[in-house]
Amino acid sequence: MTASREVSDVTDSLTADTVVLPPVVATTVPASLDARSVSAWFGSHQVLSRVSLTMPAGQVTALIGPSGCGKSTFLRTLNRMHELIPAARFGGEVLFEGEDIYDASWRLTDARRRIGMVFQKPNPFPAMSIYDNVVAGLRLTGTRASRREKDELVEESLSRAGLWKEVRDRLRQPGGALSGGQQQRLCIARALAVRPRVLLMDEPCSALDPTSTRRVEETIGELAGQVTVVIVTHNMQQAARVSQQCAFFLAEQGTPGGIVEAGATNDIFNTPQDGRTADYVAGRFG
Ligand SMILES: Nc1ncnc2c1ncn2[C@@H]1O[C@H](COP(=O)(O)OP(=O)(O)OP(=O)(O)O)[C@@H](O)[C@H]1O
Repeated sequence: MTASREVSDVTDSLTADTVVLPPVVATTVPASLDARSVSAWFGSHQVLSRVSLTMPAGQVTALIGPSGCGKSTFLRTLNRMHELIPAARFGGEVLFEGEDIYDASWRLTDARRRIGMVFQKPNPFPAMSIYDNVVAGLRLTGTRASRREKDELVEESLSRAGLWKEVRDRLRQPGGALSGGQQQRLCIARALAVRPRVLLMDEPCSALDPTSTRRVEETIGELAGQVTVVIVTHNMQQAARVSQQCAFFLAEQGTPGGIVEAGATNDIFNTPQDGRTADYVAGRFG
């Protein structure tokens, strides 16, 4: 799926609902996510079977595993992006601070606002100014804010994304004029503008050079504690550097994906309990 399609998927799916911006204090209160027995299908193809994972508030949880084992699909079930794909089905529960986001009392916009997402390729609106790119995060989730609130939010969000000092003097320049790494941090700022309590990141550095990757990793480190982060990565060193907890996914021949082992990142890398985890983290397959 292309990055621009992902953005229009989000826009197209929204209703005209308008919600009030949560108070600033929400920025400092990360939320826990608890996936319980999550299954997912594309048509008749089951890609996840009964996956359970607790993602503690304020921690970074890395999802690792070989290509095609369902990591991105699992990530997309965590803020109801999965259901945007035609013929996609979901089973199970995703508890946000104990409340099931699939419950009828939760609107799609509630899930998107509280649980933000950053994609693999930086996807700012290239012709839109840096300022408007950040503010676009509000529109994408139907959030209304005054001009003054927007000014404050732009500075707050760019600062949290580690970009403010680099762009404060050129907020009216197009987002597309930034480097790839800056564009990805702009997308992080756009996601942060609605003050989510969880941030999902789908291989956020795979399109970036090593220096930009390090900068985004620093940003993730700075966000930890303020927001719960769940990140899909193929880069084992990155998982080791940024996460406190790791979940190893695997889809064995013809079977849906599931978690082989999850736990403290240090344990997964140094004392894995399952031989398949040991082989994967040692680079023997995948
Ligand atoms: N939109 C879709 N329609 C149909 N099948 C899909 C779709 N997206 C993913 N799949 C299938 O679901 C399975 C899991 O894919 P997913 O992208 O979740 O795995 P992944 O572990 O994130 O892989 P990668 O590391 O390569 O991104 C794969 O068999 C994939 O082909």
